[in-house]
Amino acid sequence: MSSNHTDTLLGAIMTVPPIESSRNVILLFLIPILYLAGRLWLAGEKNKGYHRLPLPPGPKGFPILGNALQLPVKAPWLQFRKWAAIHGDVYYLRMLGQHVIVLNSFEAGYDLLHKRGAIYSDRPGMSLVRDHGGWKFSVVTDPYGEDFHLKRRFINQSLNPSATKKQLGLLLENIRLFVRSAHEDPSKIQAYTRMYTGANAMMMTYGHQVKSEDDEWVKNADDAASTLEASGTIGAHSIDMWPVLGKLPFFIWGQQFVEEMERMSKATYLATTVPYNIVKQQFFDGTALPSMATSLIEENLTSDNSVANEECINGSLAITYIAGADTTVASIETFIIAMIVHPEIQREAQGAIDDLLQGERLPTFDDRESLPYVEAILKEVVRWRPVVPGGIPHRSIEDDEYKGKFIPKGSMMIFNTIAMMYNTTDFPDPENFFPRRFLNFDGTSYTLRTDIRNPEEIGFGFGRRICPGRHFALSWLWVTIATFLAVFEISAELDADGNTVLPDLEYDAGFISHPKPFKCRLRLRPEMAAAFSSADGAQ
Ligand code: HEM
Repeated sequence: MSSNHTDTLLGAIMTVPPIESSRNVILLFLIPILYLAGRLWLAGEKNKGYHRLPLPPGPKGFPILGNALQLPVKAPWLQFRKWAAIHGDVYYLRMLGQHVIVLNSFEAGYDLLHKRGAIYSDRPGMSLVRDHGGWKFSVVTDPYGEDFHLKRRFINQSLNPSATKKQLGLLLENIRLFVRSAHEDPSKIQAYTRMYTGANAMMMTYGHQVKSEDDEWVKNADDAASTLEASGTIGAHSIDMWPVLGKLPFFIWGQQFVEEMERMSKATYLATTVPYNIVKQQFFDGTALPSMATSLIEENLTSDNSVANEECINGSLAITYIAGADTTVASIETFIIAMIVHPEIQREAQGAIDDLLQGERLPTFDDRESLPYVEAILKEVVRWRPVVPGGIPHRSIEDDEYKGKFIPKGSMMIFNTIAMMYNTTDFPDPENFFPRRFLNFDGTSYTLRTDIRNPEEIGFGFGRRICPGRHFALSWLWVTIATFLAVFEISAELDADGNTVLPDLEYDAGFISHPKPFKCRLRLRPEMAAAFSSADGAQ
Protein backbone atom coordinates (compact mmCIF):
# COMPACT_ATOMS: atom_id res chain seq x y z
CA MET A 1 0.00 0.00 0.00
CA SER A 2 2.08 2.83 -1.18
CA SER A 3 1.20 6.39 -0.52
CA ASN A 4 0.07 6.83 -4.11
CA HIS A 5 -2.85 4.64 -3.23
CA THR A 6 -2.06 1.49 -5.07
CA ASP A 7 -4.40 -1.26 -4.05
CA THR A 8 -3.73 -3.92 -1.50
CA LEU A 9 -4.17 -7.59 -1.86
CA LEU A 10 -7.83 -7.09 -1.16
CA GLY A 11 -7.86 -4.42 -3.79
CA ALA A 12 -6.40 -6.42 -6.55
CA ILE A 13 -8.53 -9.50 -6.37
CA MET A 14 -11.14 -8.46 -8.84
CA THR A 15 -9.24 -6.01 -10.96
CA VAL A 16 -10.13 -6.74 -14.56
CA PRO A 17 -6.98 -7.16 -16.62
CA PRO A 18 -5.86 -4.94 -19.41
CA ILE A 19 -5.92 -7.48 -22.21
CA GLU A 20 -2.51 -7.77 -23.85
CA SER A 21 -2.18 -8.83 -27.42
CA SER A 22 -0.29 -12.06 -26.71
CA ARG A 23 -2.96 -13.08 -24.28
CA ASN A 24 -5.59 -12.31 -26.88
CA VAL A 25 -4.03 -14.75 -29.28
CA ILE A 26 -4.02 -17.50 -26.66
CA LEU A 27 -7.56 -16.74 -25.59
CA LEU A 28 -8.69 -16.86 -29.20
CA PHE A 29 -7.84 -20.55 -29.28
CA LEU A 30 -8.61 -21.41 -25.72
CA ILE A 31 -11.98 -19.82 -25.22
CA PRO A 32 -13.89 -21.85 -27.81
CA ILE A 33 -12.33 -25.10 -26.51
CA LEU A 34 -13.10 -24.30 -22.90
CA TYR A 35 -16.54 -23.06 -23.81
CA LEU A 36 -17.34 -26.34 -25.57
CA ALA A 37 -15.93 -28.33 -22.65
CA GLY A 38 -18.12 -26.28 -20.31
CA ARG A 39 -21.21 -26.89 -22.43
CA LEU A 40 -20.53 -30.63 -22.46
CA TRP A 41 -20.07 -30.66 -18.73
CA LEU A 42 -23.26 -28.70 -18.17
CA ALA A 43 -25.14 -31.04 -20.48
CA GLY A 44 -23.92 -34.01 -18.42
CA GLU A 45 -25.00 -32.33 -15.22
CA LYS A 46 -28.45 -31.40 -16.47
CA ASN A 47 -31.51 -32.83 -14.80
CA LYS A 48 -29.69 -33.44 -11.53
CA GLY A 49 -31.31 -31.94 -8.42
CA TYR A 50 -31.32 -28.13 -8.43
CA HIS A 51 -30.42 -28.01 -12.12
CA ARG A 52 -34.10 -28.18 -12.89
CA LEU A 53 -34.52 -24.76 -11.32
CA PRO A 54 -33.89 -21.59 -13.32
CA LEU A 55 -30.76 -19.54 -12.77
CA PRO A 56 -31.33 -16.13 -11.19
CA PRO A 57 -32.26 -13.44 -13.72
CA GLY A 58 -29.54 -11.30 -15.22
CA PRO A 59 -28.46 -9.18 -18.15
CA LYS A 60 -28.25 -10.97 -21.47
CA GLY A 61 -24.65 -11.56 -22.52
CA PHE A 62 -22.79 -12.46 -25.70
CA PRO A 63 -22.04 -16.00 -26.85
CA ILE A 64 -18.87 -17.42 -25.25
CA LEU A 65 -17.80 -14.16 -23.58
CA GLY A 66 -21.04 -13.89 -21.62
CA ASN A 67 -21.27 -10.57 -19.79
CA ALA A 68 -17.50 -10.01 -19.64
CA LEU A 69 -17.44 -7.12 -22.12
CA GLN A 70 -20.36 -5.35 -20.44
CA LEU A 71 -18.38 -4.67 -17.30
CA PRO A 72 -16.19 -1.57 -17.10
CA VAL A 73 -12.54 -2.19 -16.22
CA LYS A 74 -12.76 0.43 -13.47
CA ALA A 75 -15.24 0.27 -10.62
CA PRO A 76 -17.30 -2.67 -11.96
CA TRP A 77 -19.45 -2.49 -8.79
CA LEU A 78 -21.14 0.62 -10.17
CA GLN A 79 -22.41 -1.42 -13.11
CA PHE A 80 -23.35 -4.20 -10.65
CA ARG A 81 -25.44 -1.63 -8.82
CA LYS A 82 -27.20 -0.48 -11.99
CA TRP A 83 -28.06 -4.06 -12.90
CA ALA A 84 -29.45 -4.58 -9.39
CA ALA A 85 -32.04 -1.87 -10.12
CA ILE A 86 -33.20 -3.94 -13.12
CA HIS A 87 -32.66 -7.56 -12.07
CA GLY A 88 -33.13 -7.41 -8.31
CA ASP A 89 -31.15 -8.32 -5.23
CA VAL A 90 -29.68 -11.56 -6.58
CA TYR A 91 -28.76 -11.84 -10.23
CA TYR A 92 -26.63 -13.99 -12.48
CA LEU A 93 -23.77 -13.20 -14.87
CA ARG A 94 -21.58 -15.42 -16.95
CA MET A 95 -17.99 -14.37 -17.54
CA LEU A 96 -16.04 -16.51 -20.01
CA GLY A 97 -17.90 -19.59 -18.84
CA GLN A 98 -17.63 -18.71 -15.13
CA HIS A 99 -20.90 -18.50 -13.15
CA VAL A 100 -21.11 -15.24 -11.23
CA ILE A 101 -23.84 -14.45 -8.70
CA VAL A 102 -24.11 -10.85 -7.53
CA LEU A 103 -25.69 -10.19 -4.12
CA ASN A 104 -27.00 -6.67 -3.66
CA SER A 105 -28.90 -6.74 -0.38
CA PHE A 106 -27.75 -7.42 3.17
CA GLU A 107 -30.39 -10.18 3.46
CA ALA A 108 -29.06 -12.08 0.45
CA GLY A 109 -25.45 -11.72 1.65
CA TYR A 110 -26.36 -12.86 5.13
CA ASP A 111 -28.66 -15.72 4.02
CA LEU A 112 -26.07 -17.24 1.73
CA LEU A 113 -22.57 -16.24 2.84
CA HIS A 114 -23.27 -16.29 6.57
CA LYS A 115 -26.06 -18.77 7.23
CA ARG A 116 -24.81 -21.20 4.60
CA GLY A 117 -21.14 -20.42 5.27
CA ALA A 118 -20.19 -24.11 5.06
CA ILE A 119 -20.64 -24.02 1.29
CA TYR A 120 -19.96 -20.35 0.50
CA SER A 121 -16.56 -19.71 2.07
CA ASP A 122 -14.18 -20.71 -0.70
CA ARG A 123 -12.37 -18.10 -2.81
CA PRO A 124 -12.09 -18.03 -6.60
CA GLY A 125 -8.78 -19.52 -7.80
CA MET A 126 -5.83 -17.14 -7.78
CA SER A 127 -3.15 -19.38 -9.20
CA LEU A 128 -1.11 -16.62 -10.80
CA VAL A 129 -0.18 -14.79 -7.63
CA ARG A 130 -0.40 -17.79 -5.33
CA ASP A 131 1.64 -20.27 -7.35
CA HIS A 132 3.93 -17.86 -9.19
CA GLY A 133 4.07 -14.61 -7.20
CA GLY A 134 4.60 -15.74 -3.60
CA TRP A 135 1.12 -14.82 -2.35
CA LYS A 136 0.36 -18.30 -1.02
CA PHE A 137 1.11 -16.89 2.43
CA SER A 138 -2.07 -14.82 2.40
CA VAL A 139 -5.25 -16.18 3.95
CA VAL A 140 -7.25 -13.81 1.75
CA THR A 141 -6.33 -15.91 -1.28
CA ASP A 142 -6.52 -19.31 0.47
CA PRO A 143 -9.14 -21.79 -0.68
CA TYR A 144 -11.50 -22.99 2.03
CA GLY A 145 -9.35 -25.72 3.56
CA GLU A 146 -6.78 -26.67 6.17
CA ASP A 147 -4.41 -23.69 5.81
CA PHE A 148 -7.36 -21.31 5.80
CA HIS A 149 -8.64 -22.71 9.11
CA LEU A 150 -5.21 -22.68 10.75
CA LYS A 151 -4.40 -19.13 9.64
CA ARG A 152 -7.83 -17.85 10.70
CA ARG A 153 -7.22 -19.42 14.12
CA PHE A 154 -3.78 -17.81 14.39
CA ILE A 155 -5.14 -14.40 13.37
CA ASN A 156 -8.25 -14.61 15.54
CA GLN A 157 -6.15 -15.35 18.62
CA SER A 158 -4.73 -11.83 18.40
CA LEU A 159 -7.68 -9.99 16.90
CA ASN A 160 -10.78 -11.36 18.62
CA PRO A 161 -12.69 -8.87 20.79
CA SER A 162 -10.95 -9.68 24.07
CA ALA A 163 -7.47 -9.82 22.48
CA THR A 164 -8.19 -6.48 20.80
CA LYS A 165 -8.98 -4.99 24.22
CA LYS A 166 -5.38 -5.70 25.21
CA GLN A 167 -4.23 -3.50 22.31
CA LEU A 168 -6.27 -0.46 23.34
CA GLY A 169 -3.37 0.99 25.34
CA LEU A 170 -1.18 0.87 22.22
CA LEU A 171 -3.90 2.57 20.15
CA LEU A 172 -4.35 5.27 22.76
CA GLU A 173 -0.62 5.92 22.87
CA ASN A 174 -0.42 6.16 19.08
CA ILE A 175 -3.41 8.48 18.70
CA ARG A 176 -1.79 10.93 21.13
CA LEU A 177 1.39 10.89 19.01
CA PHE A 178 -0.70 11.11 15.83
CA VAL A 179 -2.57 14.29 16.84
CA ARG A 180 0.67 15.84 18.01
CA SER A 181 2.36 15.19 14.64
CA ALA A 182 -0.73 16.36 12.74
CA HIS A 183 -0.81 19.56 14.78
CA GLU A 184 2.83 20.29 14.00
CA ASP A 185 2.39 19.76 10.25
CA PRO A 186 -1.19 19.34 8.99
CA SER A 187 0.04 19.31 5.39
CA LYS A 188 1.29 15.79 6.06
CA ILE A 189 -2.03 14.49 7.34
CA GLN A 190 -2.18 11.64 4.82
CA ALA A 191 1.42 10.54 5.49
CA TYR A 192 0.81 10.57 9.24
CA THR A 193 -2.46 8.66 8.90
CA ARG A 194 -0.53 5.92 7.12
CA MET A 195 2.42 6.03 9.50
CA TYR A 196 0.44 5.73 12.75
CA THR A 197 -2.00 3.17 11.34
CA GLY A 198 1.03 1.14 10.25
CA ALA A 199 2.65 1.63 13.64
CA ASN A 200 -0.29 -0.06 15.39
CA ALA A 201 -0.18 -3.08 13.11
CA MET A 202 3.61 -3.49 13.15
CA MET A 203 3.79 -3.33 16.94
CA MET A 204 0.86 -5.69 17.40
CA THR A 205 2.10 -8.29 14.90
CA TYR A 206 5.91 -8.15 15.14
CA GLY A 207 6.69 -5.96 18.15
CA HIS A 208 8.35 -3.64 15.63
CA GLN A 209 8.34 0.06 16.42
CA VAL A 210 7.62 2.40 13.50
CA LYS A 211 9.42 5.67 14.16
CA SER A 212 9.30 7.48 10.84
CA GLU A 213 7.27 7.85 7.68
CA ASP A 214 9.81 5.80 5.70
CA ASP A 215 10.03 2.77 7.95
CA GLU A 216 11.54 -0.10 5.98
CA TRP A 217 9.16 -2.81 7.21
CA VAL A 218 6.15 -0.71 6.27
CA LYS A 219 7.72 0.15 2.91
CA ASN A 220 8.36 -3.51 2.10
CA ALA A 221 4.79 -4.50 3.00
CA ASP A 222 3.42 -1.63 0.91
CA ASP A 223 5.65 -2.60 -2.03
CA ALA A 224 4.42 -6.18 -1.89
CA ALA A 225 0.82 -5.02 -1.98
CA SER A 226 1.54 -2.69 -4.88
CA THR A 227 2.93 -5.53 -7.01
CA LEU A 228 -0.54 -6.98 -7.14
CA GLU A 229 -1.85 -3.86 -8.76
CA ALA A 230 0.98 -3.93 -11.26
CA SER A 231 0.03 -7.45 -12.30
CA GLY A 232 -3.47 -6.09 -12.82
CA THR A 233 -4.90 -9.55 -13.04
CA ILE A 234 -5.56 -11.18 -9.71
CA GLY A 235 -8.31 -13.73 -9.99
CA ALA A 236 -9.02 -12.69 -13.57
CA HIS A 237 -5.87 -13.69 -15.46
CA SER A 238 -6.14 -16.65 -17.81
CA ILE A 239 -3.75 -18.52 -15.48
CA ASP A 240 -6.26 -18.04 -12.65
CA MET A 241 -9.02 -19.52 -14.74
CA TRP A 242 -6.93 -22.32 -16.25
CA PRO A 243 -3.90 -22.89 -13.97
CA VAL A 244 -2.36 -25.32 -16.42
CA LEU A 245 -1.37 -22.28 -18.51
CA GLY A 246 1.06 -21.36 -15.72
CA LYS A 247 3.26 -24.21 -16.94
CA LEU A 248 3.93 -22.34 -20.21
CA PRO A 249 6.98 -20.04 -20.29
CA PHE A 250 6.05 -16.62 -18.93
CA PHE A 251 7.57 -14.67 -21.83
CA ILE A 252 4.50 -15.54 -23.92
CA TRP A 253 2.65 -12.94 -21.84
CA GLY A 254 5.28 -10.31 -22.65
CA GLN A 255 8.53 -9.09 -21.10
CA GLN A 256 6.77 -6.64 -18.79
CA PHE A 257 4.76 -9.48 -17.31
CA VAL A 258 7.93 -11.49 -16.65
CA GLU A 259 9.50 -8.54 -14.87
CA GLU A 260 6.39 -7.83 -12.80
CA MET A 261 6.16 -11.42 -11.65
CA GLU A 262 9.83 -11.35 -10.62
CA ARG A 263 9.25 -8.13 -8.71
CA MET A 264 6.22 -9.68 -7.02
CA SER A 265 8.12 -12.78 -5.83
CA LYS A 266 10.94 -10.63 -4.46
CA ALA A 267 8.57 -8.19 -2.76
CA THR A 268 6.49 -10.90 -1.07
CA TYR A 269 9.67 -12.46 0.30
CA LEU A 270 10.81 -9.11 1.74
CA ALA A 271 7.38 -8.50 3.29
CA THR A 272 6.96 -11.92 4.87
CA THR A 273 10.00 -14.10 5.46
CA VAL A 274 12.45 -11.26 6.15
CA PRO A 275 10.53 -9.68 9.09
CA TYR A 276 9.52 -13.11 10.35
CA ASN A 277 13.15 -14.30 10.49
CA ILE A 278 14.24 -11.14 12.30
CA VAL A 279 11.58 -11.58 15.00
CA LYS A 280 12.29 -15.29 15.29
CA GLN A 281 15.97 -14.52 15.91
CA GLN A 282 14.99 -11.89 18.49
CA PHE A 283 12.74 -14.47 20.14
CA PHE A 284 15.60 -16.92 20.58
CA ASP A 285 17.97 -14.12 21.68
CA GLY A 286 15.39 -13.05 24.27
CA THR A 287 15.22 -9.51 22.84
CA ALA A 288 11.80 -9.66 21.09
CA LEU A 289 8.99 -7.47 22.37
CA PRO A 290 5.80 -9.45 23.11
CA SER A 291 3.66 -9.61 19.97
CA MET A 292 1.44 -11.87 17.89
CA ALA A 293 4.69 -13.28 16.41
CA THR A 294 6.23 -14.23 19.75
CA SER A 295 2.97 -15.79 20.99
CA LEU A 296 2.65 -17.93 17.87
CA ILE A 297 6.30 -18.96 17.89
CA GLU A 298 6.09 -19.91 21.56
CA GLU A 299 2.86 -21.85 21.07
CA ASN A 300 4.31 -23.82 18.14
CA LEU A 301 7.77 -24.43 19.53
CA THR A 302 8.79 -28.09 19.36
CA SER A 303 11.17 -29.97 21.68
CA ASP A 304 14.08 -29.51 19.24
CA ASN A 305 13.48 -25.74 19.17
CA SER A 306 12.08 -25.68 15.66
CA VAL A 307 8.75 -23.95 14.96
CA ALA A 308 5.81 -26.03 13.71
CA ASN A 309 3.39 -24.53 11.17
CA GLU A 310 5.98 -21.93 10.32
CA GLU A 311 4.63 -21.03 6.89
CA CYS A 312 1.16 -20.40 8.27
CA ILE A 313 2.56 -18.30 11.11
CA ASN A 314 4.69 -16.25 8.74
CA GLY A 315 1.71 -15.72 6.42
CA SER A 316 -0.73 -14.82 9.18
CA LEU A 317 1.61 -12.14 10.50
CA ALA A 318 2.26 -10.54 7.13
CA ILE A 319 -1.37 -10.41 6.02
CA THR A 320 -2.42 -8.84 9.28
CA TYR A 321 -0.51 -5.73 8.30
CA ILE A 322 -1.14 -5.88 4.55
CA ALA A 323 -4.92 -6.40 4.71
CA GLY A 324 -5.40 -3.94 7.54
CA ALA A 325 -3.35 -0.87 6.71
CA ASP A 326 -4.73 0.51 3.45
CA THR A 327 -8.31 -0.23 4.41
CA THR A 328 -8.14 1.55 7.75
CA VAL A 329 -6.21 4.49 6.30
CA ALA A 330 -8.95 5.01 3.69
CA SER A 331 -11.62 5.16 6.42
CA ILE A 332 -9.72 7.75 8.46
CA GLU A 333 -9.30 9.88 5.35
CA THR A 334 -13.03 9.62 4.67
CA PHE A 335 -13.71 10.87 8.19
CA ILE A 336 -11.48 13.92 7.71
CA ILE A 337 -13.04 14.72 4.34
CA ALA A 338 -16.57 14.38 5.74
CA MET A 339 -15.71 16.80 8.55
CA ILE A 340 -14.27 19.34 6.10
CA VAL A 341 -17.41 19.19 4.00
CA HIS A 342 -19.82 19.19 6.97
CA PRO A 343 -18.66 21.69 9.61
CA GLU A 344 -22.17 21.65 11.13
CA ILE A 345 -21.86 17.91 11.91
CA GLN A 346 -18.42 18.50 13.33
CA ARG A 347 -19.79 21.19 15.67
CA GLU A 348 -22.64 18.97 16.86
CA ALA A 349 -20.23 16.13 17.64
CA GLN A 350 -17.83 18.49 19.41
CA GLY A 351 -20.69 19.79 21.52
CA ALA A 352 -21.42 16.24 22.69
CA ILE A 353 -17.73 15.59 23.39
CA ASP A 354 -17.31 18.85 25.31
CA ASP A 355 -20.38 18.08 27.43
CA LEU A 356 -18.71 14.88 28.53
CA LEU A 357 -15.05 15.88 28.84
CA GLN A 358 -15.52 19.51 29.93
CA GLY A 359 -12.17 20.33 28.31
CA GLU A 360 -10.37 18.53 31.12
CA ARG A 361 -8.90 15.56 29.29
CA LEU A 362 -8.72 13.79 25.92
CA PRO A 363 -11.13 10.92 25.18
CA THR A 364 -10.30 7.36 26.19
CA PHE A 365 -11.95 4.06 25.28
CA ASP A 366 -13.92 4.23 28.55
CA ASP A 367 -15.89 7.09 26.99
CA ARG A 368 -17.06 5.05 24.04
CA GLU A 369 -20.52 4.21 25.33
CA SER A 370 -21.08 7.78 26.48
CA LEU A 371 -20.41 9.25 23.04
CA PRO A 372 -23.15 7.95 20.70
CA TYR A 373 -22.61 10.85 18.30
CA VAL A 374 -19.02 9.73 17.69
CA GLU A 375 -20.26 6.16 17.21
CA ALA A 376 -22.79 7.44 14.65
CA ILE A 377 -20.06 9.27 12.71
CA LEU A 378 -18.01 6.07 12.68
CA LYS A 379 -20.94 4.08 11.25
CA GLU A 380 -21.62 6.73 8.64
CA VAL A 381 -17.93 6.77 7.59
CA VAL A 382 -18.11 2.99 7.08
CA ARG A 383 -21.35 3.35 5.08
CA TRP A 384 -20.83 6.52 3.04
CA ARG A 385 -17.58 5.55 1.33
CA PRO A 386 -17.24 1.78 1.80
CA VAL A 387 -13.59 0.85 1.65
CA VAL A 388 -14.14 -2.31 -0.40
CA PRO A 389 -17.12 -1.20 -2.50
CA GLY A 390 -17.35 -4.37 -4.60
CA GLY A 391 -16.63 -6.80 -1.73
CA ILE A 392 -14.19 -9.69 -2.07
CA PRO A 393 -15.66 -12.62 -3.96
CA HIS A 394 -16.38 -15.92 -2.26
CA ARG A 395 -16.94 -19.16 -4.21
CA SER A 396 -19.55 -21.83 -3.66
CA ILE A 397 -18.46 -25.45 -3.31
CA GLU A 398 -21.86 -27.14 -3.77
CA ASP A 399 -24.95 -26.70 -5.91
CA ASP A 400 -27.58 -24.77 -4.03
CA GLU A 401 -31.02 -23.22 -4.29
CA TYR A 402 -32.04 -19.73 -3.14
CA LYS A 403 -35.61 -18.45 -3.35
CA GLY A 404 -36.43 -20.90 -6.14
CA LYS A 405 -33.31 -20.18 -8.18
CA PHE A 406 -30.36 -22.44 -8.93
CA ILE A 407 -26.88 -21.45 -7.73
CA PRO A 408 -24.36 -23.71 -9.44
CA LYS A 409 -21.37 -25.15 -7.59
CA GLY A 410 -18.22 -23.12 -8.30
CA SER A 411 -20.09 -19.82 -8.67
CA MET A 412 -18.17 -16.67 -7.90
CA MET A 413 -20.26 -14.95 -5.21
CA ILE A 414 -19.88 -11.17 -5.28
CA PHE A 415 -21.29 -9.20 -2.38
CA ASN A 416 -21.86 -5.78 -3.78
CA THR A 417 -21.15 -3.66 -0.72
CA ILE A 418 -21.90 -0.31 -2.34
CA ALA A 419 -25.39 -1.46 -3.35
CA MET A 420 -26.04 -2.62 0.23
CA MET A 421 -24.76 0.62 1.76
CA TYR A 422 -26.79 2.75 -0.68
CA ASN A 423 -30.00 0.78 -0.26
CA THR A 424 -32.66 3.46 0.14
CA THR A 425 -34.89 1.33 2.36
CA ASP A 426 -32.15 0.84 4.94
CA PHE A 427 -30.49 4.21 4.40
CA PRO A 428 -32.77 6.90 2.94
CA ASP A 429 -30.95 9.64 1.00
CA PRO A 430 -27.82 7.48 0.92
CA GLU A 431 -25.56 9.96 -0.92
CA ASN A 432 -25.85 12.31 2.02
CA PHE A 433 -23.31 12.01 4.89
CA PHE A 434 -25.79 12.06 7.76
CA PRO A 435 -24.71 10.43 11.07
CA ARG A 436 -27.97 11.38 12.74
CA ARG A 437 -29.67 8.59 10.76
CA PHE A 438 -28.22 6.33 13.50
CA LEU A 439 -29.37 8.47 16.42
CA ASN A 440 -32.43 9.26 18.49
CA PHE A 441 -32.53 12.80 19.85
CA ASP A 442 -34.85 13.68 22.74
CA GLY A 443 -34.17 17.42 22.61
CA THR A 444 -31.21 17.30 24.95
CA SER A 445 -29.22 14.15 24.33
CA TYR A 446 -28.54 11.47 21.73
CA THR A 447 -28.86 7.70 21.95
CA LEU A 448 -27.96 5.14 19.32
CA ARG A 449 -30.88 3.70 17.37
CA THR A 450 -31.17 -0.07 17.49
CA ASP A 451 -33.88 -0.29 14.80
CA ILE A 452 -31.62 0.55 11.86
CA ARG A 453 -29.23 -1.58 9.83
CA ASN A 454 -25.65 -1.41 11.12
CA PRO A 455 -23.24 -0.75 8.22
CA GLU A 456 -20.48 -2.50 10.20
CA GLU A 457 -22.37 -5.73 9.47
CA ILE A 458 -21.88 -5.11 5.75
CA GLY A 459 -18.54 -3.34 5.31
CA PHE A 460 -16.41 -6.14 6.74
CA GLY A 461 -17.84 -8.99 4.69
CA PHE A 462 -19.74 -12.10 5.65
CA GLY A 463 -19.66 -15.50 7.28
CA ARG A 464 -16.51 -17.51 7.78
CA ARG A 465 -14.52 -15.04 5.67
CA ILE A 466 -15.64 -11.98 7.63
CA CYS A 467 -12.77 -9.56 8.24
CA PRO A 468 -10.91 -10.81 11.33
CA GLY A 469 -9.43 -7.34 11.87
CA ARG A 470 -12.75 -5.54 12.25
CA HIS A 471 -12.61 -5.08 16.04
CA PHE A 472 -9.08 -3.72 15.81
CA ALA A 473 -9.96 -1.46 12.87
CA LEU A 474 -13.11 -0.10 14.54
CA SER A 475 -11.25 0.61 17.79
CA TRP A 476 -8.56 2.58 15.98
CA LEU A 477 -11.15 4.43 13.90
CA TRP A 478 -13.21 5.28 16.97
CA VAL A 479 -10.31 6.67 19.00
CA THR A 480 -9.03 8.60 15.98
CA ILE A 481 -12.43 10.18 15.29
CA ALA A 482 -13.06 11.00 18.96
CA THR A 483 -9.60 12.49 19.51
CA PHE A 484 -9.46 14.51 16.29
CA LEU A 485 -12.91 15.96 17.00
CA ALA A 486 -11.98 16.76 20.59
CA VAL A 487 -8.73 18.44 19.69
CA PHE A 488 -9.11 20.06 16.27
CA GLU A 489 -11.38 22.19 14.24
CA ILE A 490 -10.94 20.48 10.89
CA SER A 491 -11.39 22.66 7.83
CA ALA A 492 -10.51 22.98 4.17
CA GLU A 493 -7.10 24.11 2.95
CA LEU A 494 -6.89 27.63 1.50
CA ASP A 495 -5.30 28.41 -1.84
CA ALA A 496 -2.89 31.29 -2.43
CA ASP A 497 -5.83 33.71 -2.79
CA GLY A 498 -7.43 32.58 0.44
CA ASN A 499 -10.18 30.54 -1.21
CA THR A 500 -11.12 27.20 0.33
CA VAL A 501 -10.00 24.11 -1.57
CA LEU A 502 -12.57 21.40 -0.96
CA PRO A 503 -11.45 17.76 -1.25
CA ASP A 504 -12.63 15.79 -4.27
CA LEU A 505 -15.57 13.56 -3.31
CA GLU A 506 -14.93 11.30 -6.29
CA TYR A 507 -12.64 8.58 -5.01
CA ASP A 508 -10.04 6.62 -6.99
CA ALA A 509 -11.76 3.74 -8.69
CA GLY A 510 -9.36 1.16 -7.27
CA PHE A 511 -10.71 -1.89 -5.56
CA ILE A 512 -9.79 -0.40 -2.20
CA SER A 513 -11.59 2.90 -2.52
CA HIS A 514 -9.29 5.80 -1.59
CA PRO A 515 -9.82 9.52 -1.71
CA LYS A 516 -7.53 11.43 -4.00
CA PRO A 517 -4.69 13.38 -2.28
CA PHE A 518 -6.11 16.24 -0.21
CA LYS A 519 -5.01 18.80 2.35
CA CYS A 520 -6.77 20.17 5.40
CA ARG A 521 -6.31 22.73 8.15
CA LEU A 522 -6.26 21.66 11.77
CA ARG A 523 -6.81 24.42 14.33
CA LEU A 524 -6.29 23.48 17.97
CA ARG A 525 -9.63 24.05 19.72
CA PRO A 526 -9.20 26.48 22.61
CA GLU A 527 -11.56 24.31 24.71
CA MET A 528 -9.01 21.50 24.56
CA ALA A 529 -5.72 23.39 24.47
CA ALA A 530 -4.82 22.64 28.10
CA ALA A 531 -5.83 18.98 27.89
CA PHE A 532 -3.88 18.65 24.63
CA SER A 533 -0.62 20.00 25.99
CA SER A 534 -0.78 17.91 29.15
CA ALA A 535 -1.64 14.63 27.34
CA ASP A 536 1.50 12.74 26.37
CA GLY A 537 0.33 9.17 25.98
CA ALA A 538 -2.19 6.73 27.40
CA GLN A 539 -3.82 7.99 30.55
C1 HEM B 1 -11.83 -0.25 7.82
C2 HEM B 1 -11.01 -1.26 7.83
C3 HEM B 1 -11.28 -2.59 7.16
C4 HEM B 1 -12.24 -2.95 6.27
C5 HEM B 1 -13.36 -2.10 5.69
C6 HEM B 1 -12.03 -4.35 5.96
C7 HEM B 1 -12.82 -5.07 5.10
C8 HEM B 1 -12.63 -6.41 4.80
C9 HEM B 1 -13.47 -7.17 3.92
C10 HEM B 1 -14.69 -6.65 3.18
C11 HEM B 1 -12.96 -8.43 3.87
C12 HEM B 1 -13.51 -9.61 3.06
C13 HEM B 1 -14.50 -10.39 3.88
C14 HEM B 1 -15.19 -11.47 3.08
O1 HEM B 1 -14.60 -12.03 2.16
O2 HEM B 1 -16.37 -11.77 3.37
C15 HEM B 1 -11.78 -8.47 4.71
C16 HEM B 1 -10.98 -9.57 4.90
C17 HEM B 1 -9.85 -9.56 5.68
N1 HEM B 1 -9.42 -8.54 6.50
FE1 HEM B 1 -10.24 -6.72 6.67
N2 HEM B 1 -10.95 -4.81 6.67
C18 HEM B 1 -10.47 -3.77 7.42
C19 HEM B 1 -9.41 -3.81 8.30
C20 HEM B 1 -8.67 -4.92 8.59
C21 HEM B 1 -7.65 -5.00 9.60
C22 HEM B 1 -7.25 -3.86 10.55
C23 HEM B 1 -7.12 -6.25 9.52
C24 HEM B 1 -6.02 -6.86 10.36
C25 HEM B 1 -5.49 -6.32 11.42
C26 HEM B 1 -7.81 -6.97 8.47
C27 HEM B 1 -7.55 -8.27 8.08
C28 HEM B 1 -8.28 -8.97 7.14
C29 HEM B 1 -7.96 -10.32 6.71
C30 HEM B 1 -6.77 -11.17 7.20
C31 HEM B 1 -8.95 -10.70 5.79
C32 HEM B 1 -9.06 -12.01 5.02
C33 HEM B 1 -10.09 -12.93 5.63
C34 HEM B 1 -10.29 -14.22 4.84
O3 HEM B 1 -10.10 -14.26 3.62
O4 HEM B 1 -10.67 -15.23 5.46
N3 HEM B 1 -8.75 -6.13 7.93
N4 HEM B 1 -11.61 -7.22 5.29
